[in-house]
Amino acid sequence: MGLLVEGQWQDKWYDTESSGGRFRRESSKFRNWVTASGEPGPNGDSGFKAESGRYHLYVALACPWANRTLIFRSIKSLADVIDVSIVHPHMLENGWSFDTWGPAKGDQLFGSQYLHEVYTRADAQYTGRVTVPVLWDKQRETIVSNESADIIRMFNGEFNAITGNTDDYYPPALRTEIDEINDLVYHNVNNGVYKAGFATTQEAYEQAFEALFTTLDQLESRLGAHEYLVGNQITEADWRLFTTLVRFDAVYVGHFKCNLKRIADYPALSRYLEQLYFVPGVAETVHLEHIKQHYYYSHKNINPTQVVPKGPRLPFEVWK
Ligand SMILES: N[C@@H](CCC(=O)N[C@@H](CS)C(=O)NCC(=O)O)C(=O)O
Repeated sequence: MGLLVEGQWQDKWYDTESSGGRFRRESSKFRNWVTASGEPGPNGDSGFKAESGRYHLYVALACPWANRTLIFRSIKSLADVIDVSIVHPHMLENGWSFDTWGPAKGDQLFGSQYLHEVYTRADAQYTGRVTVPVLWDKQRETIVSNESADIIRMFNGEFNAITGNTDDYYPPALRTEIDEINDLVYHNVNNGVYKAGFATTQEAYEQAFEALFTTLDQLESRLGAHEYLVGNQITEADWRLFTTLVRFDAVYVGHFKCNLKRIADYPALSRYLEQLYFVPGVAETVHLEHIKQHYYYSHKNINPTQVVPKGPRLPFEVWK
């Protein structure tokens, strides 16, 4: 675990000392957009036109943020348009590596040893954390974006003319409500589990814990009355919640001490999780072995023995 400082790798855990034991997520640095026409998106440079075969996605199967992008790649028929490299689940002294293990088959573009090499290829002086997902442009030889929230919007709308898939998970009529629920879910659930797990003071942990379970209770009542979070259709808001829910009982309950309840104890959230999991193309993006290996083995300050639990048996997964 570490970061790049002016292009040099440094092995460092998150700094929580300056924030009263609270984990603060760094904002993403590459924020360009692929657009259908190549014109600029909401921010960043122009010139990233949607084209088949031009872009490459770097992901960790373990990572909930990267999982979003894999889901959109799948449900938006982009598998033949955007190819993928999967990192090894263990993120250790050198950060994400391209060691091979199961579906992790190395860096398909450059044969790099570590993901930080991909970042310095884009910017030799890069300073910041080296995170997945990364959307790489083979033509301009740079990173388009390392922000999953933006990447899923690009996948949702910008490649439609190439794929013919016009399903819309961010329809104009529902955007305000989607943005509102995304905000709540991001702070208290998606990032909330990390705030609880990475907290280094009791107070910071309890604050995150309270906010997390208050929000899960709210979502439980909402999903008791409605099939999906917004409108009568699956939207981006559902996929953003899904990637945290699918990891929750396997990892966050134990490893991150989010243990007031399991998702299995919430009937509506359980029904919803299972329903989303079985949407065609989605289960293939969820790899519980990579997920458990990553969290329990990589965070040595939380789990010094690096022993990875065998369970639990999850209802939505066919036990292997
Ligand atoms: N804002 C980013 C966050 C991505 C992120 O934090 N990914 C984690 C893996 S789950 C990572 O690569 N962390 C490495 C680090 O922080 O050094 C996004 O949503 O794309």
